[in-house]
Amino acid sequence: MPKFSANLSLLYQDIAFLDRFAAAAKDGFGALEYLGPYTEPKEKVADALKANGLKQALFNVPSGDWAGGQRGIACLPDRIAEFRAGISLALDYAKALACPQVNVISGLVPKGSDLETLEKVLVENLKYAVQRTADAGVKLLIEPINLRDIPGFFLSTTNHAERILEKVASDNLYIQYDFYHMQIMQGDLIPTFIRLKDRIAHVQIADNPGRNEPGTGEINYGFVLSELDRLGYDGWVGCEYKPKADTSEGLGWMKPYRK
Ligand SMILES: O=C(O)[C@H](O)C(=O)CO
Ligand SMILES: [Mg+2]
Repeated sequence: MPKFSANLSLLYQDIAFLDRFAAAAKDGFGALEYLGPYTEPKEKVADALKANGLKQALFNVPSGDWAGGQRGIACLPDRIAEFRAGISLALDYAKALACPQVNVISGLVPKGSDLETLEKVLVENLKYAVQRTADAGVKLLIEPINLRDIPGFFLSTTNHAERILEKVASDNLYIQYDFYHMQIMQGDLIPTFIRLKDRIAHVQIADNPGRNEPGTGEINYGFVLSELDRLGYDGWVGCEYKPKADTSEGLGWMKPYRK
């Protein structure tokens, strides 16, 4: 049976961040994930998790000025010090929240930049980060993201992610496999999952087009979720979609998976 994690950066947007914890628990989620917990003191977030009987499934390492349009800094040559300082902050929160994994958002390709240089920066940053996270017992993840939603994103395919994994050469670096992004970029969702299964530490779901609830588009999530079970995936399934209307009312798709 899949275990679902509520992505609070897209679900329950009509209520305050910390109030989303109780709403997710009430709706049957067992864990939470989001872009970052950094606007709240870690103790407060830890208390809110505990009070609602929730686990922390994942969050991103600091990824630049998100509201200002930045989409990660890990490949940017002029942000290396900031990226590395962000790993310390992410690990502080991971420890306080007992979070077993953190995700790195690679960044946008700056106009006119040399892709090989960006790749080198990303690989060196990941080599640094993966050692720090391994020492702390936390997995490090990278996520390919589709180029329609984020034009110019540096890491957009699983082939590229595999190449980065090979270059970093650490058994603590994994892929975050977002079915929505990969449907847009590649299709062939389950065969790719099977091929990369041992290197995938977290999956996320949303339907296409629209990035709405499973069942609203072209992805057969009945099949996808039963395959995850059959293949022995025992991680969280991150519900990272934009609810068509009210989050709780739109959870009908989850009923067959609730005990
Ligand atoms: O948008 C996504 O798919 C991510 O998982 C994320 O954390 C930010 O882009
Ligand atoms: Mg995602």
